Amino acid sequence: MITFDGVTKRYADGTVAVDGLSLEVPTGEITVFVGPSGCGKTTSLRMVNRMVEPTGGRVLLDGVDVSAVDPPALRRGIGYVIQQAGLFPHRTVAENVATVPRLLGWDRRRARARALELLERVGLETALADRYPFQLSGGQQQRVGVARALAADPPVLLMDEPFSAVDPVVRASLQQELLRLQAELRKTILFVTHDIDEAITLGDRVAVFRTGGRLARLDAPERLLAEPADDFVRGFLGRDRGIRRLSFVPGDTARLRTDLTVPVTADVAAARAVLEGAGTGDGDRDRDAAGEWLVLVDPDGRPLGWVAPRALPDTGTLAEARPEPYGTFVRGRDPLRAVLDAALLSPSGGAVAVDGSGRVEGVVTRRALDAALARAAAGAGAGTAGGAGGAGRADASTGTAGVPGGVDAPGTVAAAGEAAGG
Ligand SMILES: Nc1ncnc2c1ncn2[C@@H]1O[C@H](COP(=O)(O)OP(=O)(O)OP(=O)(O)O)[C@@H](O)[C@H]1O
Repeated sequence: MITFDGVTKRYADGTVAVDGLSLEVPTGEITVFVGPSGCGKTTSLRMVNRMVEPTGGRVLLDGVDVSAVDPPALRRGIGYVIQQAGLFPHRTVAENVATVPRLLGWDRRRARARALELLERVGLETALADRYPFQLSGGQQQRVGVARALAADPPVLLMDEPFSAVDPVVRASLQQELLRLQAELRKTILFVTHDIDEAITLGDRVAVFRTGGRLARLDAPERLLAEPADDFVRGFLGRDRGIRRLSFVPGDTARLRTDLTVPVTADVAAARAVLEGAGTGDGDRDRDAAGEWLVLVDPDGRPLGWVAPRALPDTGTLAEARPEPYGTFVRGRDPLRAVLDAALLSPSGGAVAVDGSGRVEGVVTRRALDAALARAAAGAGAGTAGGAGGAGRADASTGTAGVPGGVDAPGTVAAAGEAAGG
């Protein structure tokens, strides 16, 4: 654990970069420092490995004041990754990664073996080992930077805007890669960024700094989004706060209907029966299938598209129908944000739920989605964002042990779906 205990940094010219910072960076978690330019994030991070010395307060590593530890010894236990990777340009990729092991006295062969192992770990081909940094893309260089920081297996990683110099697509993949690595390695990570989306994606906890080096808020990202605490934090979180929050609400909170899935081989008459039959019964409006779109599935149970009731062929089988494009989400994995996204991509306004192998499990209708969104919003008001089940990290493919919206299969259709799935 890293502890900031009333830490202040006043530079020689009088600039107060960090002002009375007290917080803990728990062991095995990712804590993100985020805030506007110049708010003291980098200065705070560098006080951990003594690249900057505080002018007040203490920084402790597992209870030991770092000012009492010799900097080289301190830094051996702390990996450090910076923007644009900071690789040594005249050393090969493998030599860059092996830097710390070599400093620790490992022989060349062992250090190289470790370097190759780490390259694979961060998703790079070992064929790149003998290239020089300028022969790599920006994203590859960042991966090498992460591999180098991990080389001596330090318990602590300091990451200062490590992904900010690469394009958004590469950046997103580096973020997911870091989460994957962290799930295995459980390092204590202090990560600095000025990008709130990155902070929310990566952080177990997010510390929002305000200008002048003061801590505005420290909390789990889902709680931060639900209750920003003040106007500064709210402003920093931006206008998409409500949408972002849905990344922390399990997709399973939306009720699933298994009765609206029909195999492409079925008769049109059977499809009409589905629409009519499912609407009768207990009078539950939510079960009313009349007017609902159907999802056609191939004999393997994979989605072919939506068909509106009015677009059903007059006779014959559904093979005559023209299915329209659809959006899917993976049930049990994706958050409500993905359900909303899938619905926005579908002409029906509903989302197609698939399993991990892409087979249809059912649909979330527009009405069911509306209800789930309303519940999520009510959860925010009650201060229980993420309490809707705590889907875990934004975007992460963690399971959703949350409160499920239930499965609703009132009739004939489940059988049709199963037939298709079989
Ligand atoms: N060596 C220095 N001497 C004087 N002032 C400094 C020094 N280093 C940083 N500062 C100032 O301290 C403040 C905090 O800087 P710091 O780099 O920690 O901010 P930051 O939040 O990491 O910013 P950014 O997101 O732009 O990197 C800024 O006002 C900066 O100008």
